[in-house]
Amino acid sequence: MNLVLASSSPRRRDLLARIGAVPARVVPPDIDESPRRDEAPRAYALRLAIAKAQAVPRAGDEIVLAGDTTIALGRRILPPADTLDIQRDLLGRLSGRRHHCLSAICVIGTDGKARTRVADTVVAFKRLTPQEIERYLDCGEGLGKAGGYAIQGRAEAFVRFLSGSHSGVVGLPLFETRALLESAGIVLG
Ligand SMILES: Cc1cn([C@H]2C[C@H](O)[C@@H](COP(=O)(O)OP(=O)(O)OP(=O)(O)O)O2)c(=O)[nH]c1=O
Repeated sequence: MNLVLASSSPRRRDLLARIGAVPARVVPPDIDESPRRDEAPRAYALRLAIAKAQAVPRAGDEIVLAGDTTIALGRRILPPADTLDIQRDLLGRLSGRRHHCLSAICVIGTDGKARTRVADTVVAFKRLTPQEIERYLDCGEGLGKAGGYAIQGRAEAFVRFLSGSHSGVVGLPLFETRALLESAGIVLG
């Protein structure tokens, strides 16, 4: 398989493996992830997925896949939880509310064409007490991640309701990924 995964995220590699896609190369893309002024969350996630896929040099017979997971509260793009203070603030904002997780993917085929999809998932968190937030910060999960939580761990128990793509929230929407890889000529089992 001449698949190149343009990602530094081990979760994206693991999710891909679940649909039987094992990349020949995994290359971390080096791009500027700052949102533009007034950029809408969906447009931002899409732009980043495309930029990540384009950032990786591709041989003529290679197919590149990249993704971006962005958490949005209304029209606001939430930052990644780079520090504990940011993570505490993010969890406080998500507490008791619904947010959107925009998980965009981009596949560049051997024809050089970029194809994209976005999985838009609504996630509703239970109301979190300050103690629950502190205990979650102590467990170390969610630090560095979009929105400050990782649904594949303890935060799954904060999720009262989810509509959309669970794998998209983790980092790679598998329904959309399979469809794009197949349209680029990769046959999956
Ligand atoms: C919301 C959420 C995000 N995340 C992760 C997925 C992504 O890796 C990360 C979002 O940041 P991204 O910028 O999408 O990805 P990344 O910087 O980790 O990797 P890449 O090199 O491919 O750009 O947060 C979870 O693991 N679980 C979750 O529940």
